[in-house]
Amino acid sequence: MALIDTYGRRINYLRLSVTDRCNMRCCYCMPAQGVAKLEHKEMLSYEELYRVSAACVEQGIEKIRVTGGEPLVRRGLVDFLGRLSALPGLKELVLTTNGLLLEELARPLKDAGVARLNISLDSLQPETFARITRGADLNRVLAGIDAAQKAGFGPLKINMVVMRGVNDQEILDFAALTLDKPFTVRFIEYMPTLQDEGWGAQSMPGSEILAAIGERYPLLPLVSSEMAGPARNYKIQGAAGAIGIITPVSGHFCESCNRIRITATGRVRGCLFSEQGTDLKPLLASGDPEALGQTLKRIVTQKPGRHHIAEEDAEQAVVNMSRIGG
Ligand SMILES: Nc1nc2c(ncn2[C@@H]2O[C@H](COP(=O)(O)OP(=O)(O)OP(=O)(O)O)[C@@H](O)[C@H]2O)c(=O)[nH]1
Ligand SMILES: C[S@@+](CC[C@H](N)C(=O)[O-])C[C@H]1O[C@@H](n2cnc3c(N)ncnc32)[C@H](O)[C@@H]1O
Ligand code: SF4
Ligand code: SF4
Repeated sequence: MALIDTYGRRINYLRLSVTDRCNMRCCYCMPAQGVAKLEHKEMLSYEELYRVSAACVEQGIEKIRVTGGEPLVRRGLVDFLGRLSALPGLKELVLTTNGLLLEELARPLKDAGVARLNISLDSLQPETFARITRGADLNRVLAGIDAAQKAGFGPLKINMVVMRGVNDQEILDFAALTLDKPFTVRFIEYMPTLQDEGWGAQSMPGSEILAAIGERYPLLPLVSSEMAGPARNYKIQGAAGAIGIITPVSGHFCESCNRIRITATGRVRGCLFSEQGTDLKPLLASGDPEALGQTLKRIVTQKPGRHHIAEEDAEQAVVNMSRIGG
């Protein structure tokens, strides 16, 4: 079965948020005081997450990215992933993490069948890193990346959200990581999810990031695979790894959007920036797989063509990234 939306886009990628909790408080994702935590009973249980994933796969989802909050803080995750990776019809189980708990969990994640990891890392300077994450320890993330490589994950994707005046002076250091390591380093435009004043001045366009790298290194464009996410990929000539640019603000990639999202509370959402969504909990409680499938189809039908975050008069509500899963 295939899920095709009204714009002819084939939806085969589910971003599944398993928790709203996080062991960091990144300045671009959460307000300084953090966000109100969900009560445990508000979150989908693993059994519900499994049933909902199975319904998605039945409708045509082929790739599931587990996210959060920080997915690795939820207890029992590895066992859940082991079950999920064996779901018939699922082609790829992947995970996005801040890396803080990877040193302990990289090997179990690999054994559970997680195919690839995307790791968020916004600075290679301990103080800048602690400032961005409001207190996290860079060395733990670096140890986590090391453990992931040793566990056999590869190629690792490293996500850097670029913020002018905060970490943009490290763009070349991040690009240089790809010279002798098989990492794909992805530079991401800072999105106005918190609706913070001055976001526009901080968000650096992908073209500027690319130009800065191109001035220092010769870059070759790469072709993306069918199930790929939104990055445009390049390679520094002769480098072991690759470079990706993700431009949700300056050059949205909505026309090739292939995804839906399910939040930790069980709301299915057609678009990161659309508040329209449906609570799947009552459907899960009714135990009617048919109704679940119909609802997923309807969400895909209602999926908006694109976001409007970069338009001056756009009325955009605050997007709770840690609840939705980015
Ligand atoms: N606007 C927008 N941003 C997205 C979307 N999906 C991912 N992002 C952002 O892109 C960045 C990277 O996300 P990842 O979790 O690594 O997922 P991905 O880029 O789909 O990963 P791959 O499947 O490995 O290509 C994050 O900052 C996300 O918030 C999307 O559908 N729309
Ligand atoms: C919400 S996090 C969840 C997974 C995990 N905690 C992590 O940080 O990798 C998923 C992704 O969203 C990105 N993100 C969050 N807020 C963002 C923003 N305002 N602009 C761009 N990317 C953002 C993060 O950098 C991360 O790569
Ligand atoms: S959910 Fe991810 S991006 Fe958001 S605060 Fe946590 S680690 Fe940072
Ligand atoms: S903003 Fe919405 S439509 Fe555009 S790529 Fe993201 S989820 Fe898809």
